[in-house]
Amino acid sequence: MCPDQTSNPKCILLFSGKRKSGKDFFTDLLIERIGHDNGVIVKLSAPIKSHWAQLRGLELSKLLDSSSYKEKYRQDMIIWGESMREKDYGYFCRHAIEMCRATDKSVWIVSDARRKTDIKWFHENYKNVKNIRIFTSDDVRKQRGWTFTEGIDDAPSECDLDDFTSWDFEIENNGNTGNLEESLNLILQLIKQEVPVIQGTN
Ligand SMILES: Nc1ncnc2c1ncn2[C@@H]1O[C@H](COP(=O)(O)OP(=O)(O)OP(=O)(O)O)[C@@H](O)[C@H]1O
Repeated sequence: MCPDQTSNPKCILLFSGKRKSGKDFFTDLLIERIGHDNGVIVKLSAPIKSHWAQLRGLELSKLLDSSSYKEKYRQDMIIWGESMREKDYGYFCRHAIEMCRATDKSVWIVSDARRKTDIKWFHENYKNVKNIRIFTSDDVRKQRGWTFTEGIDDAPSECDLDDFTSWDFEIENNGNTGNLEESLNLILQLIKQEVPVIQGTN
């Protein structure tokens, strides 16, 4: 498809990382720097969570934030999501874009790419797509509340990108604020090259 990219989006950042690596944490910092007028966070898990919230009468906002609420339902959501992806790997990508009205914004920050096919879909359909991986040690993830859970941590939704190597950026998020700030600045520089209107932000 690759639409004319004088229109939105001008730049897409696809973030991935293991559970509790800090994807939400980092992308929340990034959107604050870019400004909500310029960018939007696209959550590929949003359509799954929205479906689940409706089906089970759950609170969507609590499923979407970084609280532990979502952990109770993660496995069921993974299984349902899996069956949908098998039929159409772009299904959640398209729905997530629609849900947050992303076409109004220049910079799309996809905070939860989990599959090679997520990455494939964005590259097939848009230009200026960057693949970004957040790396965090298991010890630090444990400190953030992660415990290895069968059916989740050994499932494709968590492991499919383990052997993917085509990262444009690799971010270490082991709690060193200096490293994180440096990564934020590098990514902001990249965005500013593509979207000059963001020049003024820092
Ligand atoms: N650099 C950091 N400094 C302090 N706290 C952090 C840092 N990175 C992440 N955290 C905290 O660790 C927890 C997990 O981070 P976050 O929710 O962003 O991970 P995630 O990769 O989005 O996880 P999941 O895949 O489970 O949704 C959150 O409470 C977050 O605030």
